[in-house]
Amino acid sequence: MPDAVLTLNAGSSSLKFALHEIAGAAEASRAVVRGAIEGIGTAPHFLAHDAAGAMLEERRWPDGAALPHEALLDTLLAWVEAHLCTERLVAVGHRVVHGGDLHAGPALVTPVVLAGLETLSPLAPLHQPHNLAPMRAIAALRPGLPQVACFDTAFHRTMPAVAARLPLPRRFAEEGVRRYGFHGLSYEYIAERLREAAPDLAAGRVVAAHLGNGASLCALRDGRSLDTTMGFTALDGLMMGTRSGSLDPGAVLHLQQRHGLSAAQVEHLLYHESGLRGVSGLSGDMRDLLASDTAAAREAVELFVFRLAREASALAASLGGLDGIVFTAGIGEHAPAIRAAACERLAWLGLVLDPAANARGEMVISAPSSRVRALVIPTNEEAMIARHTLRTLAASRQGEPASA
Ligand SMILES: Nc1ncnc2c1ncn2[C@@H]1O[C@H](COP(=O)(O)OP(=O)(O)O)[C@@H](O)[C@H]1O
Ligand SMILES: CC(=O)OP(=O)(O)O
Ligand SMILES: [Mg+2]
Repeated sequence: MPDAVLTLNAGSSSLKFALHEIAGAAEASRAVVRGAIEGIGTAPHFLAHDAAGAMLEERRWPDGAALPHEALLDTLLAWVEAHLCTERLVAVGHRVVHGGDLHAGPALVTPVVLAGLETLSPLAPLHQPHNLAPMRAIAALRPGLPQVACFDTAFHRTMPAVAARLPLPRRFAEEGVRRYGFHGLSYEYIAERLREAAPDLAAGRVVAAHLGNGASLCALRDGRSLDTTMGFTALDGLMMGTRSGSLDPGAVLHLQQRHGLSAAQVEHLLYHESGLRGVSGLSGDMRDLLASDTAAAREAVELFVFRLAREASALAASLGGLDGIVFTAGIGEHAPAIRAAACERLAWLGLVLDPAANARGEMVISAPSSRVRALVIPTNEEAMIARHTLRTLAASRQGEPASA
């Protein structure tokens, strides 16, 4: 049985994993099992498939909205241990949302690296603790097994200084208070797929829209990040399932001063109770809102689309124009109504949708006459994690740092 790499990707509403068998060449691997526990915080649902698409596991937790990430992680790791011949694992690769100024590329997990990443948990409270918990669990179960941390922030290291700076007094920038950007593994994967599918477009000015429970946009020029909507934390930019996105900082001061909210209460409000959930008063899951006919649900969807088009237009300005837009992640891949409404608001940039192609979920959803092309490309953060993990492992065996 070939050697394999396990990848773990803890998002804000999901725990995704894949088993990649190593396929000859140093970094090449193919996913033989993919699975996820999705709907964490609403209706957890565990699904796993083999490479041929056959279902290996399905489990639901009725009334599981309050089940914490940690309990679901234990379930996931127990399933992996029981079903995936883990004795052939050569490494485990983890998505880690925040690398801060500490990491510009993937890193072997050591106690020192782990301690550094823990200091960043307050900057990514919905993710970082869930990214680090499996490292500790696996280190206890399999102490000799190499683990590699792959960062969401690393891909955005190509942003020019002007895009990374926050307009605060300089001393804060010196201590790392700057824009980092997230969803980098997803954007790296999208840039690569785009290079294969449409090389002329990949060389141009492209906005990639990662619309999941967490949502952001990235301005890509020749496959490199020039700007992105998330910043110092994954709270910035687009409104999301439960996160506010960009907000007038004066509103935050008002919440503290007029409503007497503590820092912890403001944090909870902005990360857990805002965004689609807050505006709809119903749910942070776009599926629930699209299925609802309440005025508040419709308003939440309208605001999401309004802000999406506004942020995409801002990134078009960062790029000096727009040649294409790529939709990806949960909403981007599966919600044609949101794509259509966003494209309609971007018509002024020369984007003309092909409604039938959009409804069918084809890769190219813009009309042949459209000046700006629109595409749907399913993301695969796990594939990037597997690649970075194997590269980092090979470099560590040769005693070299892995290049990102
Ligand atoms: N068919 C669909 N229609 C609309 N939204 C969907 C659909 N499928 C998934 N989603 C949205 O995608 C989100 C999950 O996206 P995903 O990228 O997996 O999330 P995460 O941010 O946890 O990685 C869900 O919260 C849901 O809002
Ligand atoms: C950074 C972030 O928001 O990630 P996710 O969309 O996976 O929650
Ligand atoms: Mg995600």
